Amino acid sequence: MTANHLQHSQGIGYDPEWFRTAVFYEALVRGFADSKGSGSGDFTGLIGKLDYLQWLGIDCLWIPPFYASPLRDGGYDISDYTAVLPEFGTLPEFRELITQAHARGIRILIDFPVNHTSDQHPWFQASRSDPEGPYGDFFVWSDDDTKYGDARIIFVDTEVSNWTFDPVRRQFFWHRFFSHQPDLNFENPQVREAILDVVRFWMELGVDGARLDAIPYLFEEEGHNGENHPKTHDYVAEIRKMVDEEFPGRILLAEANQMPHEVVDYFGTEERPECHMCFHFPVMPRLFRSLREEKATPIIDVLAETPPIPPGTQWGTFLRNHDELTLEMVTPEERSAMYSWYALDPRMRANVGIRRRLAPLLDNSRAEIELMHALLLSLPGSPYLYYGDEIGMGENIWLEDRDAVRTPMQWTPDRNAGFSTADPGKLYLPVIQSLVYHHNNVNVEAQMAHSSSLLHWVRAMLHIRKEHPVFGLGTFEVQEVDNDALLAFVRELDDRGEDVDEVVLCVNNVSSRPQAGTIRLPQRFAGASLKDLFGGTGFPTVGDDGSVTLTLGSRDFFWLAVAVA
Ligand SMILES: OC[C@H]1O[C@H](O[C@H]2O[C@H](CO)[C@@H](O)[C@H](O)[C@H]2O)[C@H](O)[C@@H](O)[C@@H]1O
Ligand SMILES: [Ca+2]
Repeated sequence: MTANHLQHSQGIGYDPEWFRTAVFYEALVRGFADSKGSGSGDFTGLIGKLDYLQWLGIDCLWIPPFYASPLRDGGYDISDYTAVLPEFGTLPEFRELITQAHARGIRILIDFPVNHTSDQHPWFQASRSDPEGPYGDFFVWSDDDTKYGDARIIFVDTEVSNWTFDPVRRQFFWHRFFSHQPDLNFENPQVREAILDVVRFWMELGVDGARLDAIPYLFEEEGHNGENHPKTHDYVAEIRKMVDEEFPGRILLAEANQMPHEVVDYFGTEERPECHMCFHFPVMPRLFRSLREEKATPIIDVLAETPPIPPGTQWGTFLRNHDELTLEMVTPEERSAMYSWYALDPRMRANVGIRRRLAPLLDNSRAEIELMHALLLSLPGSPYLYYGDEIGMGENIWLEDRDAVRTPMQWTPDRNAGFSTADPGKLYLPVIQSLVYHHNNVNVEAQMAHSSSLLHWVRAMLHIRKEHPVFGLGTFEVQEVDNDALLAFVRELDDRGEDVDEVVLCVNNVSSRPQAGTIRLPQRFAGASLKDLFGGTGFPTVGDDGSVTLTLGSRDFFWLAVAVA
């Protein structure tokens, strides 16, 4: 065991299942806190905010790319996989971030775009100028732009083809995303080895896991759509094998924006595991749809379509992140309904999705924001929060692309929202100026100062969730209700010999009106008493026939401890 391994396990303790009950928080280094007055956030600024994240109740910090990059795609265009972006700080400062986070019991999940590099990466520069050289075969080159025609274009707002002509090599190169992001050639064993070495590099430094960005797109083949190719799964399993052997306890998270039956393949099997976690993309838009249709059916249906996952794995769930609210995994009818509810202004749209933040999507309705968080925190999976959503930050649709949702974190009502001491004109993006979401109104300092703020509410919810491992580890069973505005489900954790067995009944009213409904629970719950998880208030006892009738206010929810008679 190396010094780094030892330090890692001492700081936060070895727990191979930590991610199954964790709460994750995504913070952009660039957007969180600027310690140097440069106008851009940095590692030292982020370190300075770890106490805040610990207070909030975060278990793991997900940091999107911070590597050397021309920043034409928010850092997902890497020009050196083992260097950090100088404006964010130095490698020792990054190491300090890990140390300081671990000291506070917070793990670090890094982001790892493996499918492609920046066109400024030396591998690509060498590949285009020296086709016969050591990097000549590192990218996907072709004499024409007709191959792999079954692969869809993902960034439809900017790209017209997945091929771009390179005037230096005088060939076309393949790219699933921006034309400045050439895809690596994973058929080349040297590429596969180089990427494994990069994962090793960061895990040696002590990070706790890696989000595998855009993972479905690694391999392409004629006649195949270039998504979820069997060779891609073989390679993910290879990465996992290396991690298990060399860095036990560290995790891999798949960012696979795919249908439920396809995304589960990224968990692999018990015999040949792939990722510990996968984002559940399809459930997210159904939460938003349920709210507007005022019916629980979209959520119930998508979860029914979700196959079981292997033991010891976990879904990653989210409401918002640094990208657009993606609508790739919904039907055309659902997509146009979502646009009509949530993106009436065309500037709110990006590619196949909506570039808005949580609070404005929900018209700043406190009841809707609370209900969506309650669902996120009680449905199966480990939740991922997006920085600023805990205080109800707004977006700026007049900025380009997904920058709309990447503006500086609002800490105080002061200049630059307390994010930076720089001249406001020097900020990497302007702070939000809109009437409702201006930092005069929406900031951490003010919300910390009053106990009924959204911030305090989110914090209280995270702490309740932490006290009840059933939300991370328990089974999930939808219950029959005679009112389709109500979503009722039972989370249940069997006695694992650790005195943690627990049953919780969650009832959610997705309608804008008060609703009553009779929930039909399994007969074994007949006569059970129900007690509110927050205040301990007693609720009606479950009847002898297993049914219980409850009334909920508009967008209300209950988390009820079930004590079997
Ligand atoms: O590196 C390219 C992109 O990779 C991720 O993309 C994902 O987001 C896309 C929407 O913005 C989505 O359509 C795609 O399926 C995903 O792989 C990353 O999160 C993006 O920020 C990045 O541009
Ligand atoms: Ca590829």
